[in-house]
Amino acid sequence: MIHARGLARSFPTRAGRDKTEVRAVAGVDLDVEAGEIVGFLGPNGAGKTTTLRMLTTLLTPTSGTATVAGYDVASQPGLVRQSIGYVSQSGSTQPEARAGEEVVDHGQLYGIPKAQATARGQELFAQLELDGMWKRAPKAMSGGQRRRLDIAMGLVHDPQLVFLDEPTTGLDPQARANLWSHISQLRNGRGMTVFLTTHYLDEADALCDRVLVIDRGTIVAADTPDALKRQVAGDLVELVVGDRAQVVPAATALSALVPGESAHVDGTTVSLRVPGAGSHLAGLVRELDDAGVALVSVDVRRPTLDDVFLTLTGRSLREDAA
Ligand SMILES: Nc1ncnc2c1ncn2[C@@H]1O[C@H](COP(=O)(O)OP(=O)(O)OP(=O)(O)O)[C@@H](O)[C@H]1O
Repeated sequence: MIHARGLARSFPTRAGRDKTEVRAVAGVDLDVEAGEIVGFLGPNGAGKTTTLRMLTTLLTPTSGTATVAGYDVASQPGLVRQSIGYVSQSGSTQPEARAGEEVVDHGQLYGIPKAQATARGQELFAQLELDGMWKRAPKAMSGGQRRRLDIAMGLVHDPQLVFLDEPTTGLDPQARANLWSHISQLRNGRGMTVFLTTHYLDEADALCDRVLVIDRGTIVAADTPDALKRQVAGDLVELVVGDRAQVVPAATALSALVPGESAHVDGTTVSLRVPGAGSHLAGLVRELDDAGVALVSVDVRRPTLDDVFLTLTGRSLREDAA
């Protein structure tokens, strides 16, 4: 559904008197198959929006190629636009207009007759839980309702592929979870392909079949959230022992699980990242018991996408996450 090779975009800038260039996107390869929900994850300024704007034909690539819904973004931009929905970060509703009119107008922009756009808009309002909002002004709607109205506008021409730029930014946790279920429903119920940008780790984890991680204009990982977490970080095993004399044997036993690694000790807590920790746990507890080490607690924490990002880039995404 989306195939990009070496997609890049630079912007001319000025640093004092000198003209220079910002490489916003530095050569991206990506593939999205029909029916997938793919999350494009990265920190502020990583190149997410620039990539999205190239894929939606709003921005011309400096180099590289991309086909979207079977059409080339450079030579067939009109056909790409007809085949996709695009919901921008800022939304496209007019505060003073009526919600239903906005959707119908948008449909007519795509050449859909008014009666058909109205029927399609009403169907989308029902699906997106906007019943009773047809005559409401967007400025009198909640943030979550406005975001769902933006999505209805993006879908009025019935595209098979929709691009959502940071769909839940600024929403409260309940409205975000509600929007996630609507986005899942677009795929589950209608077989749509969804490509969304986010800097929320929990969003990528909960909603996306696959995650592409972008950092400084380059894709640094692409896989399912589970596979990313399995490959990169390992589970965090944390043992708390009864007294300090037992720290050394506990640390020795834990370290033995990962060749070349040493457990971290903090007071009576001993911890280490252990790939596939579940399969080692029973043996570890038995060994410590045999050695007379009394465990106060054993905790195994699955890695988060933030651990993945940290391992890949040396920096944390957590400050950005909700
Ligand atoms: N029109 C422009 N002129 C100059 N630089 C730009 C322009 N658009 C984007 N950039 C720069 O390109 C880089 C990537 O920006 P982009 O908006 O694609 O990032 P992003 O990952 O979408 O960030 P955010 O999460 O903050 O929206 C940034 O350094 C940005 O400042």
